[in-house]
Amino acid sequence: MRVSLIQLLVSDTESADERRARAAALVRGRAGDDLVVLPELWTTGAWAYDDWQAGAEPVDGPTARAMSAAARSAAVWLHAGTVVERGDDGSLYNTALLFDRSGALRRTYRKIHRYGFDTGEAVWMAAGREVVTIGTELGRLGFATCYDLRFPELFRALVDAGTEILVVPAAWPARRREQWRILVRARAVEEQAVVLACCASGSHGGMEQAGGSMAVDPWGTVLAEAGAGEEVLTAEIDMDVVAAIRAELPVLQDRVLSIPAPENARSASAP
Ligand SMILES: O=C(O)CCC(=O)C(=O)O
Repeated sequence: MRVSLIQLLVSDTESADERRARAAALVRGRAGDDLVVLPELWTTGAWAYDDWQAGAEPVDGPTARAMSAAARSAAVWLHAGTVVERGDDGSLYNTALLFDRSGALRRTYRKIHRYGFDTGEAVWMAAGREVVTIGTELGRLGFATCYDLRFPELFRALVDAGTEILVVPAAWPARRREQWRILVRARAVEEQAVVLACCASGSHGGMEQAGGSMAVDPWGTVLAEAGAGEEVLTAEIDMDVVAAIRAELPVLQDRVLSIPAPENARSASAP
């Protein structure tokens, strides 16, 4: 399987329309790949909170239309990163869009863990509630977005649902680049899965994003890793490695699901 991670530059100086056109052209240029991935919130920018209301769109909005056409033109599976979705309930969601080779929208995933503590997503967006996977001829894809990387229980749920390829769009901050590298590889090793982690590059909204997109195999081997700037990172992935490592090191079978919680777990009065 050949994959490309489009590590798009997201800056304050380019409009969402301009970036959408540029991203579509980059996707169209990936004919011959099997799967192409874009970063998190690359239309509005993940750190430009003030633009989210104006830039919000439904799942069949301008980004979806442009990405559907680009996926069809290149005949690739396209994980188009995430958009600020305005849901039917009026809430905003950080929503991933997956298109098949014909350009059909096959899955959406609303980010479950919202980043920001007392600002950003945590304040302005609603949380997704659904663990999402999809079977494809490439293998079963599982969805997670950026901050989700810090929550291994989501990844275990994805693997319990049969995931072999974890796709993680992100807009990770540059100053935590080493944490990104560790977490991406850790998820690959512990879930014995391929991880395709596509981060935005450049600065906007006062935040420098990490770049450093990675394709990692289930051994934790980094098959390809981007630098800090805009780049199309391409990797050849041998999907047989997933079944091979799960047979050779069957750690997922050794889980103990009945470990009792300590008596003082989460107790406010615990010393
Ligand atoms: O967890 C982090 O350090 C960054 C998360 C983040 O930037 C995001 O989810 O948008």
